Amino acid sequence: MDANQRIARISAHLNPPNLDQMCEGSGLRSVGCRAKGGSSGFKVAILGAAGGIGQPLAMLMKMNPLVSVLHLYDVANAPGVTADISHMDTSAIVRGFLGQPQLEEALTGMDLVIIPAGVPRKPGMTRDDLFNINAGIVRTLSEAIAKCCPKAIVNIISNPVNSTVPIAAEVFKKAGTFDPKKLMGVTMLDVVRANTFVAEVMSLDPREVDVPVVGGHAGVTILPLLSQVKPPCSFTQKEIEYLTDRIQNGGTEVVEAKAGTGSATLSMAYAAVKFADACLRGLRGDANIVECAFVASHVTELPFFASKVRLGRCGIDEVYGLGPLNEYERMGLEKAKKELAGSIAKGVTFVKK
Ligand SMILES: NC(=O)C1=CN([C@@H]2O[C@H](COP(=O)(O)OP(=O)(O)OC[C@H]3O[C@@H](n4cnc5c(N)ncnc54)[C@H](O)[C@@H]3O)[C@@H](O)[C@H]2O)C=CC1
Ligand SMILES: O=C([O-])CC(=O)C(=O)O
Repeated sequence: MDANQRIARISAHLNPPNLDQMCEGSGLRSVGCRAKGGSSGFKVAILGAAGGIGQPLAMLMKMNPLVSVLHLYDVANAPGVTADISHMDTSAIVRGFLGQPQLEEALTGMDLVIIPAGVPRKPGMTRDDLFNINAGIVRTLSEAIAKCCPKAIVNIISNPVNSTVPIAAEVFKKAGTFDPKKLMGVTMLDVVRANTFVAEVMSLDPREVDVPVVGGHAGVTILPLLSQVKPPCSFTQKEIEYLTDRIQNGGTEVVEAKAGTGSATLSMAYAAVKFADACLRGLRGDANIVECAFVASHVTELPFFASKVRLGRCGIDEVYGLGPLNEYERMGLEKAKKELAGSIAKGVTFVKK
């Protein structure tokens, strides 16, 4: 092969048709696809990849050796983010997809789909205030998943998670593709925060702390089980109240500090990658991968609930019960269930109506 042929071969890889289309009129040269690479691994799509969470999430997934192909989809700015990320010298092949016409191509063949698409909170808003915009976004994306990669594992980050997960489930049920083992609401940030705050109080290394956080992902539905912390810790009642309040309001703490410019993005990307990596290790067949997530559940009378789950080759292999709760946690559980019931029903009704 002479030099001209080699350059022609590389150019062909750099200009897949979808990138040409998405760069049309943008003034951007089509870039974003490596000529080679793609070690054996998993195919991952991020929907909402150009957003505050999506960008660092895309960067961290590009660094994950379990990922062979990374599809970055957004309704805006996907070409720029794709061009940028694709220059990282890690093995995953990166492709970008812009706008609804390219959604199906973005999803076809994916093993894992991560969804951080949708609007974030501003100070004074609850996560439920995002429902009107984000419910429709998650419904549309879920319809495309049901059509193009019905067997993929789906990680939903878009808020309100307590409603968006039931929305995705209803869409999949309608399409006849619902598999409760494959749909997970990402509550990992609650665990990450809980580990950090407990470590601060107990003067421990946060990497050694493991706090189960169950229930859901909004206010009182976020229920840290401080009686089950590893390593075993003995807290005063004052510490329990401080920690529970800080963990439940960690998102609001960031929203207020960002003062109208958004909510947690960097810690969320970190948490999303931690969870996605656990899903991929499960898919690979690693043993004993246990994380908390908001999933279809029989742990309580509610159809969805966050608790520890064991991840395996088919998604969720086992949903664990709550274990022994103390009186404070039992009271918290009742409050959490009351609010969760309404949020779940709101999501289900949105799709059924
Ligand atoms: N589960 C959790 O623990 C957390 C969830 N979140 C939620 O994640 C979501 C995203 O937050 P940010 O990244 O900060 O917001 P952002 O506004 O920075 O980014 C959202 C991205 O979604 C894209 N988007 C909008 N409609 C879309 C559609 N139909 N299809 C594909 N992409 C679409 C936008 O173009 C944008 O790039 C919010 O709903 C936020 O509340 C945020 C932090 C933690
Ligand atoms: O608080 C928000 O709106 C974003 C979020 O879910 C979190 O940071 O936990």
